Amino acid sequence: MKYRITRTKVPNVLRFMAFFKTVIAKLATEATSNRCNPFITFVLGGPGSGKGTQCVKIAETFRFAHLSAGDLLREEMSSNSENGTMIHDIIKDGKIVPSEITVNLLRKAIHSSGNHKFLIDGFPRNEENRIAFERIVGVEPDIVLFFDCPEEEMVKRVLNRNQGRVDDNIDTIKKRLEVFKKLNLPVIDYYSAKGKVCKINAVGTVNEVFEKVKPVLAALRYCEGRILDIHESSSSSSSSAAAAVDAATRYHNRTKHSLTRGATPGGPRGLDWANQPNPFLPSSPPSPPPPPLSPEPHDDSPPLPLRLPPPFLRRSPFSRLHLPPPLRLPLPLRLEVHRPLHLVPPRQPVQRQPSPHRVPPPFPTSSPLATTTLLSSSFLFLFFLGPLLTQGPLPRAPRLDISAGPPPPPISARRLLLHPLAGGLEVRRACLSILQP
Ligand SMILES: Nc1ncnc2c1ncn2[C@@H]1O[C@H](COP(=O)(O)OP(=O)(O)O)[C@@H](O)[C@H]1O
Ligand SMILES: O=c1ccn([C@@H]2O[C@H](COP(=O)(O)OP(=O)(O)O)[C@@H](O)[C@H]2O)c(=O)[nH]1
Repeated sequence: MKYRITRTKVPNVLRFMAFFKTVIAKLATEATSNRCNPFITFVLGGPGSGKGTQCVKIAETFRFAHLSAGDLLREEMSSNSENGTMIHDIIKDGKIVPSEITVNLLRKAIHSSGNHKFLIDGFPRNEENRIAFERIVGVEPDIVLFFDCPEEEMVKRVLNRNQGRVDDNIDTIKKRLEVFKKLNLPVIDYYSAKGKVCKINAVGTVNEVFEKVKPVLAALRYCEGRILDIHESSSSSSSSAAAAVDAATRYHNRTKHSLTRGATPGGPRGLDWANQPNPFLPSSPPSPPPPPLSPEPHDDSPPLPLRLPPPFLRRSPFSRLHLPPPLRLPLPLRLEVHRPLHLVPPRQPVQRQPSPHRVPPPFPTSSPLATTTLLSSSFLFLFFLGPLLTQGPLPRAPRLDISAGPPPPPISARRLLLHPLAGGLEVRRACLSILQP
């Protein structure tokens, strides 16, 4: 009997140990891949939309490595390689070079770069390119910047480009525009459906367009659970809010408030915000009331998505530690919940000077339905009201998309009236703004 017990128990223990080992190995692999995965930004847009020009500015300002698929192909073309003539003919004809060639050039460039943040300019041009990249490089883009530009403007810019390119002539441009509409737009649609596309209106001066790009990159400090060392290196463009965030980050890293080291018992990853001074209390003496918010220019472009990691949605109660780092800092946060019919009026902002840096996140209007409410001054609680408010269950992987950009225009009275009551409560938008201390 004794022998039997031992016989059955030992395999159980071994099985448990094997299971435990597998779990640990899996977690370790995930952690490593998270650390090593490059951060990929695909930069798309028609010929002459200004992809290359903006990439140079982004790379300079946010220290991304800029890999232009077109430039890599042109280098290959002029290096007398076996594919040189073929590439030349395809480019001259405005067609697309076989995926294998472009993806392998990109793969080599990614691997030989010391950087881990990439702007992949002018790629993927078609579905085959996209699939080949995912297969060969083994990663999907984290974000896709799409420079949207009217055709006449693109033609004008390409004809003025004057770089001696074999394809910058009116005949080839017409073909490239056709190829762009037929093959590249479906790729953009594919990533749009995945919530990865940031559409940028490419009309305006180079600097005006870059002003639209900057908040997108600045908002990427935290993405998909990875902390990106994204800091603006140009002093002219860094706003005081960004400087406040950086100063607070440095402070956190130096002190017991470090988000990665040191430990205050009780708190996840070292810090328990419940024990910290209430960051929402107005400072003494009280700061002056905020000036009225200046009207933002109306922008029809879709929201710029920044996907938050699952803990953002899953944990309840929801503490500041579950927010992306810029929002975790001891800066007052403003949370506004806007709902149709204003069943719950937006909360009054904390009496601090609002900074121009905003992260206004429209919730997906279809699903999941979630509402974030500021319940106490130091904790945010997240409730899922989906099952109560909708007929169907919550989707299996709930996601909250935060978008960076100007705040949405207010819902007009007409839209409020038209909003179907049958849909029940629907959280339209929530705005998280970082306010200056
Ligand atoms: N916002 C802009 N306004 C005017 N000209 C621009 C703008 N952005 C880029 N250009 C010019 O248009 C041409 C095409 O830009 P480029 O960045 O090479 O486009 P793409 O990489 O999308 O083909 C270049 O000569 C560039 O200097
Ligand atoms: O992934 C790519 C990128 C570029 N090209 C070819 O290179 C040309 C020039 O591309 P580039 O991005 O340099 O310029 P753009 O068309 O954006 O002005 C394209 O028309 C294609 O013929 C390609 O085949 N695959």
